[in-house]
Amino acid sequence: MTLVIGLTGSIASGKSTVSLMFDDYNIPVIDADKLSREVVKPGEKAYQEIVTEFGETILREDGAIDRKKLGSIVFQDEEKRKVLNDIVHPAVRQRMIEQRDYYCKQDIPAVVLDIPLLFESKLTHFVDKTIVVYVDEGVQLNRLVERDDSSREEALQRIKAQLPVKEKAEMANEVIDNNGSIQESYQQLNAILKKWKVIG
Ligand SMILES: CC(C)(COP(=O)(O)OP(=O)(O)OC[C@H]1O[C@@H](n2cnc3c(N)ncnc32)[C@H](O)[C@@H]1O)[C@@H](O)C(=O)NCCC(=O)NCCS
Ligand SMILES: Nc1ncnc2c1ncn2[C@@H]1O[C@H](COP(=O)(O)OP(=O)(O)OP(=O)(O)O)[C@@H](O)[C@H]1O
Repeated sequence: MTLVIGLTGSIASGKSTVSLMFDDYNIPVIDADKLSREVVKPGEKAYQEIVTEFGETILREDGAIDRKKLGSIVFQDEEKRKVLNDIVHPAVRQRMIEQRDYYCKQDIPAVVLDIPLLFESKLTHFVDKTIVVYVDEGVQLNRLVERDDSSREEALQRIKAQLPVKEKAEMANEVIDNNGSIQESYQQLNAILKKWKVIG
């Protein structure tokens, strides 16, 4: 039986950093952010729907969606964010399930679904166990500002578009405290995988 692990957290809490660690255990990771980029490429159904809803001003010169522009619209307007989510999420979900089932058929020890909005979108039934990558709010804000070179105001808007990471941690089966070093987080992940008997 393949254990399906749901990996989540809040923006810039360290999901991508932790998801890279699964490589060392040969555990595949299905990345919802990556899929959400694929399903909005020119020619895809979701691309057309986004252009119809948001207009051609959100396109780059080459016709692709300008993610920065679209982000600056939807992260300051909950209704518009919902419109975008309703277009993108079904396509992402379908691809995630296809990939999850493909790995489960191979009967490997585990597969990870890295889904930022796992709890908000009520997708926990897609997975067997959940891990939340947690950081304190101050650390989260600093790392987000630094990584995206954004203003504190912009960063706060993005953080507020999700459930507080503290609430997510309370709902998780396991929590990785990523306030410390990456090495410390690695050790926490190792302990969780041992506990779940994914590794020996
Ligand atoms: C708004 C968009 C264009 C901004 O693109 P950008 O390349 O700047 O950011 P990216 O997609 O890499 O997302 C970065 C992070 O923002 C957060 N985030 C993204 N979308 C959302 C959302 N709709 N609600 C809350 N948080 C979100 C997540 O933590 C994500 O990890 C893009 O995020 C998008 O299309 N979002 C809608 C689809 C979605 O919900 N994706 C996230 C999981 S499927
Ligand atoms: N333990 C750590 N110590 C120092 N910096 C870290 C640590 N973990 C992550 N970071 C840095 O913090 C930033 C956010 O981490 P990461 O991109 O992994 O978060 P994320 O949860 O995947 O974000 P998003 O929701 O935007 O996809 C990155 O610049 C990353 O390099």
